[in-house]
Amino acid sequence: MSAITRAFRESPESAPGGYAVLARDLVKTYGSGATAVRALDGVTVGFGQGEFTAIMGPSGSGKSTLMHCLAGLDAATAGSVQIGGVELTKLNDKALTLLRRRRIGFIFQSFNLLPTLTAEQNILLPLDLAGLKPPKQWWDQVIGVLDLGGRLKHRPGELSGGQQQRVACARALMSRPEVVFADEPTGNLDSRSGAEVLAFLRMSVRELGQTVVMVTHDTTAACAADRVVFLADGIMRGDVLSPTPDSVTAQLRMIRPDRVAAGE
Ligand SMILES: Nc1ncnc2c1ncn2[C@@H]1O[C@H](COP(=O)(O)OP(=O)(O)OP(=O)(O)O)[C@@H](O)[C@H]1O
Repeated sequence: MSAITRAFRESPESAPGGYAVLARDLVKTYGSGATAVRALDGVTVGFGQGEFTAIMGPSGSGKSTLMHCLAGLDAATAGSVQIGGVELTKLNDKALTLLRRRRIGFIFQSFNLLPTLTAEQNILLPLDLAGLKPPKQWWDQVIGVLDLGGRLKHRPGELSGGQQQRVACARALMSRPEVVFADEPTGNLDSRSGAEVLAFLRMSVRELGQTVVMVTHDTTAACAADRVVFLADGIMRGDVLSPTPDSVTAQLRMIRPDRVAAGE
C-alpha cells in the first residue's frame, strides 16, 4: 500500500489540495438473502482536487458500482460520499439531480449523445436544463482545445467516434464541474482517438485544474493518470502514484494473478 493510501486512512483531511470526492466505508449490496452480492465491501478512498485518478481492477471487482455510487447515480447500502464537502447520502432526489447537473460531468464509453441534437446542442444540454449559459471565453477555450469549431452544427451520426467523444468531453467540462467521472472513455475508440481523449483529460487537469476520476481496463489509459487505485472483490487494494505500465501490471498481478494472466 502506498504512502498516499496510508496517509488517507490515517487523516483524510490532510490531502495537499483537499479532496474533491471522498468516500468512507462504502458498502453496496445487490439483492438479498442467499443471492445477495456485496459489490463494495467497505471502500474508503479520496480523490484529490485537481488530480487525475484511474480506477482499475479485474472484471466484477466493483469499479462501475463504485463510480456510480460516487457520482450519485446509484445509492450506496451504507457509508458516505462527499462531493466538494456535500454529503450525497443526505440529499433528496431533487437535490441530488441538481448537484449532478451542476457539479459533476460524465463521460461514458458509448458517448451517450442525443442523436437528434447537434454537437453544439448536446454540449449545452446540461447547462440549458439548469437555465445557465457558459461564459463565452470558457466556451471558446473548451471548443478550441477539443478542435470542435468546425463540427458544432453536425449531429452525432455525422461524426467519427473520436469526434463524438470529444463532444462528450466538451459537454462534461462546460459547467466547470467539481469532478468529471469517465467510465471507460477510450473503450470504443481506436488508439489514436483514445490518445487524443486522454491527452485532453490530462490537459484539463494540468491547465484547468479539473478533477478527473476514470474507470479503465487499459493500462496505457491508466498511465495517463496521476494515480491509479485498485479494487478487487469490492475492497481497495492499494494505489500507485505516477503510474507506469510496469508498476500498474505488477499491482494487477498482485491483486488477482489468475485473472490478469487470462487477460481480463
Ligand atoms: N444491478 C446488479 N444486480 C446484481 N448484481 C450486480 C448488479 N450490478 C453489478 N452487480 C454485481 O456486482 C459486482 C461488481 O460489478 P461491477 O459492474 O461494479 O464490476 P466492474 O469491476 O465494473 O466489472 P467490469 O470490469 O466487468 O465492468 C459483480 O459481481 C456484478 O455481477
